[in-house]
Amino acid sequence: MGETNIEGLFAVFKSWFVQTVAAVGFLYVVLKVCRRVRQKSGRRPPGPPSLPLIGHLHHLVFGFSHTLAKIAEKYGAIICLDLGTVPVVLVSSQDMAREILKIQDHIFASRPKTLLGDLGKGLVFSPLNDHFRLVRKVCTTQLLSQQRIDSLKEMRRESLLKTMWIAFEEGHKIRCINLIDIMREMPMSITTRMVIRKGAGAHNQDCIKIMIEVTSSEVFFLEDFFPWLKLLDLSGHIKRLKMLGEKYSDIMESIIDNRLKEKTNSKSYNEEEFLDVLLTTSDFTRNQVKYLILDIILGGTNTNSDTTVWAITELLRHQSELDDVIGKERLVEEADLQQLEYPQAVVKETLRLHPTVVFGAHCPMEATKVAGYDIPANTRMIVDLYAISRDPKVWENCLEFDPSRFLNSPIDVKGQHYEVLPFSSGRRKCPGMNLGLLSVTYNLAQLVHACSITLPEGLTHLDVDVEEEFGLTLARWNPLNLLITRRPSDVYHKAGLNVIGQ
Ligand code: HEM
Repeated sequence: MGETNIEGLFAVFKSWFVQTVAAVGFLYVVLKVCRRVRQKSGRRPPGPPSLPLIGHLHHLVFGFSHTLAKIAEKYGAIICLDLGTVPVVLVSSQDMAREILKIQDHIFASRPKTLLGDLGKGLVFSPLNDHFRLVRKVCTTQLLSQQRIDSLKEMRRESLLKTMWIAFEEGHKIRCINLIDIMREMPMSITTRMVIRKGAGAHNQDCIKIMIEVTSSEVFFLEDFFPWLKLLDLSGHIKRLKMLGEKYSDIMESIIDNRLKEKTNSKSYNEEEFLDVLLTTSDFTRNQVKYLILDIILGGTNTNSDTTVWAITELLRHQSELDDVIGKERLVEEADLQQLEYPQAVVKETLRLHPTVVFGAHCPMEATKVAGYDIPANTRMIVDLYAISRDPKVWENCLEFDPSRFLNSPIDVKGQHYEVLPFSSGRRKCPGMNLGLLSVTYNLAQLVHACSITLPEGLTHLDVDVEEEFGLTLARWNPLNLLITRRPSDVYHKAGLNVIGQ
């Protein structure tokens, strides 16, 4: 009886095994044929030899930006990699970036379809169409206009000082604090308040929780490279993203309903809120409003905090000169920043060496050519912003943190100089660039100037590492534990603030 069972099982296993091998073999042949046909249909950018089935996916397993740099060194500034069954063209020089983001921007400004993109029906993942144009216009003229940025100055100041106070409380007890933790919370709540409204209370908190879940989500899904895997959802990613989307959607429904009730009932209703602007723009559906808000909060959060943390990381590894520039008699205010060339140079150099958005993901609307190579419509194009700003052919001592490169230099990071593109360029350039630059420079100048920041006892600047973690943004891999205390100074009183540890 037992033997019969084992034989039965063995027979089942054998037939399953044979079927699987046959299916994999068949798939391999089909993919090879497809690839031949594709290659015959045009001149494809070069790339290293690929493996059966997975193509070049193995190159992305460990520290892939460095692997990509090595591939580009050998094959050139435009390469094609087969990630699973999906060909991806990667460009990594300033000339290629100019070609994609300026000369052919009208063709390349669309987005490829990805799993994460299914979450967003707002701006970030929108293809290049009339809806995209309208959303961009509303964002740049309403939400992220200079006037609105200025009007929220006090909120940014209040939030930063509150964050510093949390650090001072710990510092007063001689306890270190992980800078990443406190910096991440701040822009998340500022951007949420900026788009949804100060005082939406519990709903804001729920919204923030979802955002944290989304930002800590993976960005590389096997299903993006083997689209047929979507049918099976073996990893459970599709189900999880769907659930996250539904949770977020429910919270936003309540926020929008409350807002509309206020509109009919209350005198306190204020049309100035961004949510109101969107709700009164008849061209948007509720879903579009919800997902645009998601994009803005996601776009404005980790980019901001991670850049600030990288800047502090680099300053800890080098001598800070801020005191000489600002003086010690008062707190830094946003109005000072224009005159503070050194902090601005520190931020630019940080964005060059640690661009928090590593890749610009684009997609041509029609077939075209780049550097003589054929690029079929809908090809996934990646502009490697990280590699471009570390290009040794362009930047002397490219891996060295040296803010003086940007002192008295015409080179800026705002998308006009293709050798450093932390906000990208063209139609898909970051719409939050001005707010991002202002917030990071202000955070940095204030932290360095008003706080005494030291490493935990026993550590020196040589212990500060720059290990990176690639996720939605390029973050520090390790925590940055620091002892942050207030400076022995009366600047806090002068600024009208009560201070811990007096
Ligand atoms: C240091 C801060 C920031 C950096 C380094 C940064 C960088 C970038 C980059 C490189 C892109 C992609 C461009 C491309 O695909 O070619 C982008 C897109 C975007 N960013 Fe930012 N960003 C920052 C801050 C912000 C802020 C503060 C907001 C909003 C409050 C924001 C909202 C967005 C949005 C909505 C997009 C998508 C635009 C589109 O697809 O058309 N970002 N950002």
